[in-house]
Amino acid sequence: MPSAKIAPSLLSGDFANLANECQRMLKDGADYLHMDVMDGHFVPNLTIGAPVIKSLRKHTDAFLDCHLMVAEPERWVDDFAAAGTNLFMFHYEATKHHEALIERIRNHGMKAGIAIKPKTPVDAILSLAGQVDMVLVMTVEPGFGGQKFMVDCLSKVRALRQAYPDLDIEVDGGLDLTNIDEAAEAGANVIVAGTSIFKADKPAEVIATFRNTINAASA
Ligand SMILES: O=C(CO)[C@@H](O)[C@H](O)COP(=O)(O)O
Ligand SMILES: [Fe+2]
Repeated sequence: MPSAKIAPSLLSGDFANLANECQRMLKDGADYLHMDVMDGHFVPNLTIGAPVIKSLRKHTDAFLDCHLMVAEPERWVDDFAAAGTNLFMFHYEATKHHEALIERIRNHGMKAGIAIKPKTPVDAILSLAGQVDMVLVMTVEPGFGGQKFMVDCLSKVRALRQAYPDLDIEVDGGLDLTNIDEAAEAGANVIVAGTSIFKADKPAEVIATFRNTINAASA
């Protein structure tokens, strides 16, 4: 499987100090910055939109992994592309026009990703997964940080890894040092974590352990 990429979720950071929080995570070894975009409709929470990504882009060249938990993701492709998004990750459940959206995202110069919620079966995206740059298997119900990891979701990671040995497969929600082994064994290689990184005394050590665990599993 592809090498490990660790993506701290800035949802657990200090939003009033976002650029510094991003710099701190990069210094601690982050590969990507995971930005959770929530609209209060697709999920029962509100966070940030394209204007914040645009402002942040002036402070960093880092890879911005934007997780759009929004209804009608099509509405936001132009704005997120113009803001400097690297990866536009939309939810399977939020649209009926998956292939058209993937093409539109790519035409705007971004990488495309598709995410599924815990109750969505993997069969829904098994063929679409071959058309995107990354899939995201949620391991909590989207909407909030700090929730409990749902181990059952890893069967979907296993099925995707078996079908796509070279695909970037991301997991998001409740990842920490107690479950990273299982996630690695299932075949996940892109790890999103908010609470377990930001609340750690030494975030760099948590990021390094995540990376080593994933890379050891793929060796
Ligand atoms: O997308 C989401 C939540 O909807 C996540 O990215 C969380 O923000 C991850 O936070 P932890 O579960 O690691 O605290
Ligand atoms: Fe997320």
